[in-house]
Amino acid sequence: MPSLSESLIVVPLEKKVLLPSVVIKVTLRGREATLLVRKHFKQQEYQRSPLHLACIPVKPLPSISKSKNTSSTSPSKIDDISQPPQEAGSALIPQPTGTTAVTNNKDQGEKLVPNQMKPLLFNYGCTGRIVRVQRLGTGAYGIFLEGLSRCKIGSYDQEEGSGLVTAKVNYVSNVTEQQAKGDMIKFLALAREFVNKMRDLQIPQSLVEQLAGLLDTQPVPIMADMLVCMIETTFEEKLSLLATEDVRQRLNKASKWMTRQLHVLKISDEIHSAVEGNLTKKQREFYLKQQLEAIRKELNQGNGANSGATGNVNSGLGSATGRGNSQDIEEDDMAHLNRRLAEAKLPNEALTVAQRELKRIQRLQPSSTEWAVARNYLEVLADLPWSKQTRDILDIARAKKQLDHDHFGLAHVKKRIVEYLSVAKLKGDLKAPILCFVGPPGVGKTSLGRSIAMSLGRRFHRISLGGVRDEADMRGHRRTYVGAMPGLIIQGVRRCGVNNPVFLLDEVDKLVHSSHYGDPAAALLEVLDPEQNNTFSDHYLNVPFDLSKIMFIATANSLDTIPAPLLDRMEVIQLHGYTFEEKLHIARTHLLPKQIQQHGLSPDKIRVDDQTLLWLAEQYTRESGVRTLERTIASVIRSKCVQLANLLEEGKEDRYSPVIVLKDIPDMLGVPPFEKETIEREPFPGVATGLAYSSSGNGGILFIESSRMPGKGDLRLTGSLGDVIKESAHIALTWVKSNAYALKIAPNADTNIVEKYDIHIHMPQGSVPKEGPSAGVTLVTSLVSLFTGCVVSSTTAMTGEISLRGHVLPVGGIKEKVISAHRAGVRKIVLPERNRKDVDADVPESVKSDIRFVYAKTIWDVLEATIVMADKTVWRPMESHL
Ligand SMILES: Nc1ncnc2c1ncn2[C@@H]1O[C@H](COP(=O)(O)OP(=O)(O)OP(=O)(O)O)[C@@H](O)[C@H]1O
Repeated sequence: MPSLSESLIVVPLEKKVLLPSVVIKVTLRGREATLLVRKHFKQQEYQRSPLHLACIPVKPLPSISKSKNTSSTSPSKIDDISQPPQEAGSALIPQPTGTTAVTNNKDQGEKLVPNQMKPLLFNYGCTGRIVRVQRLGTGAYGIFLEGLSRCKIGSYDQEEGSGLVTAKVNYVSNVTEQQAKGDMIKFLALAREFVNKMRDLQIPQSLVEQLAGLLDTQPVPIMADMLVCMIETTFEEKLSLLATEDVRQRLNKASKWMTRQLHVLKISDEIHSAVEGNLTKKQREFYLKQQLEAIRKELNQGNGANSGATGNVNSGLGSATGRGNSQDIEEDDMAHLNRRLAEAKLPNEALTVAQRELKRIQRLQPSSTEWAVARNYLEVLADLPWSKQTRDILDIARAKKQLDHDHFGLAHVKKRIVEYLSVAKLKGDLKAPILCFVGPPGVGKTSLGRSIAMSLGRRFHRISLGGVRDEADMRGHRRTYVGAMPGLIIQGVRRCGVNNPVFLLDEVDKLVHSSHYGDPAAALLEVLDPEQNNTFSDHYLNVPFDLSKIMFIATANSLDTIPAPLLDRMEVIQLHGYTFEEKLHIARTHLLPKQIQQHGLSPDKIRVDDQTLLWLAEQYTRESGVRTLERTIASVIRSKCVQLANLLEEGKEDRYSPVIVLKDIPDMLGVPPFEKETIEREPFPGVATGLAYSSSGNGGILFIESSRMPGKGDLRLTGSLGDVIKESAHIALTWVKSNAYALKIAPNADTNIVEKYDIHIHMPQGSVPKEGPSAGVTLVTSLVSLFTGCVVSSTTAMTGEISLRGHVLPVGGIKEKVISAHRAGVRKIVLPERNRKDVDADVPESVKSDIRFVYAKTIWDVLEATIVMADKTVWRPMESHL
């Protein structure tokens, strides 16, 4: 226990920052100041308004010094410090109650009254800022100070009411004069020699490294102060250094004592150990350990703040055991990281970077941001599966079984996957084109990816690209950014823990192409190119990572928004919407058993016939996929669950019937939301039914209504139409005007049929944007129907682009359009002749057998097939119009 004469006292500079009910007790612990804040004190209040204090060494006072040196009751542990001040021994207590500051020593019976204080205090001190307040025990807090500046005490004041003593100080600047430059260089050389000497002693290597690092970064006068604190000097020498305002003189003094210290070090090993055990080194360790503790807390590795803090503070007060433990923990941690890096079998380039970072991290302060950044980076390097992979199961029969088990139908997709696996089996690796499943929502694209991974025995990871707008999302941020992390790809690999998972790049068509943040699709180009992706560079990682073993599968709803270079790297596999029959099968074999299981029922508790399932699909869903159907089935099962639960409660379980029949459905789900509107609709002149294909991959039907009114031949278009569809409308009107005579609308070839009329074309569902040229034939049919007064059957639909000369050009999305028309109750479909092959190849037989297809080469063929003529006359176009 050091004597009072060697102690520091702390005097608040500004009384206003002291909270009224707070008593600050200065406990004398060598040359440190530990403040205990008793009573109710909120830690946050200190954090909000940092308390500035002056730490002022007390001048030697022989009588008290003597008494304290002999005191046997002096506490040495933090728990002891929380004892009342009287028991703690010498202390300066600013009392909030109005009593004056008192240093009370029970043993000696001596009391220091305020006017005795001034002679006790040294003229110079050090202002400190509270950097951390830590709870130490019941009602006690330890406050950790960071030295700010050397200061000279001007005068002391004592507050009347509270009795608190405050001091006015003048800050002593560290400004270096030109003449001091030479002394600084000399001192620096001496300091380096001293630090090198420390390496030979049993001082922790990390501490010496840190000190060496500080030599390069901290101003020389500050280093002089710091080193003098670490070497053996008398208290008087330290006071004299504190009181030396001139930088040159200070450096000279410091140099003198350091030379003396070096000399002493050289003399004997015993002195080495004396240096090793000196008190100031402990201070330094104490500080370092506080930082380590903070990091440990952040990493959630500590056992709690209290226990850790106590250990650290103890070590700061001289407990060798505490110091050893903390040091061990830090070393263990780094050793653990080192071992993980070694086990990760990094390739040469990454290994060099890791070694460099490891060296760097040892020189950094654990509390610094740089340390945390370097540490995170090393963690990522150690976590990445540079050489870890799963063994592929290339068993074709097993894969087939798995795919059939998971999905109904989709024969062409399964065939392609089996081909892919067969090639991989023969060739020995899976470097093959990237598959891209394209189709409407809910047709099983994502779940196919999962089945492929399962059949291969690989891990599966899904990356959702919808809305990704920043290249950095894909490639990561450079480490210089705050909160930088790797991109989605590297994060995925890290999460999988192996370097050969199946990666599903979901919704690749929903990537946002923004030039402002860089194009994320550009990063995908590298990822998906088998020639380049073995050296994929993530900005965060900054060393190449081999992605070539990963199997990439992409999914998209539409090909329109996928950039051409990206599309070029992928093999597109189209998945089409399901017919009602296909939905029935999927529901029967997959969705129903899955939902029964998910609701915790046994299979015998639900029995649904095919007719009911088909009714569910037809009346309650209007989608290409099966998601809504699955939800509908889940609703039905929930109703049965309620029934069963009620009966169980009443003890009448035997009255439960697992059978669900058609007539139960409206009670369970309400009235069907959809009906086959086309069949019910009355045909009307000017109205024709077209077929649409949305960008989400869904097909649908689309009505086109035309009307005429008195005017000057203007054409009005409404219903959220895009430019292309508007142009189609103009082409359609032009064609009808120019063929009015042939169409028997005009009495002779020169008549302008819209001379006294305006035409308005509207496509209902005005809020849904419509675009594309495929409504051309429907627009013409609608206009011809309007002018002739002949109607188009409500069960007839059509699609096709028209040219100005009346030719019908092919369009896309035939399967979806036909299936959705079938779903809507259409019985006759007019299609471009050149789309005949699509119907033959893609449209299921069950649909084909229900619908009459008419293939048109020209618009005349379309009109013949669609317009119901009152007088049954067949139009005969003039030769010149073909
Ligand atoms: N042919 C099928 N056989 C069995 N289940 C299917 C089939 N098609 C789809 N499903 C089921 O439908 C649900 C939705 O499928 P999934 O999530 O794969 O759709 P998706 O095509 O990826 O849709 P999105 O484009 O919206 O992501 C899943 O539960 C899936 O198992």
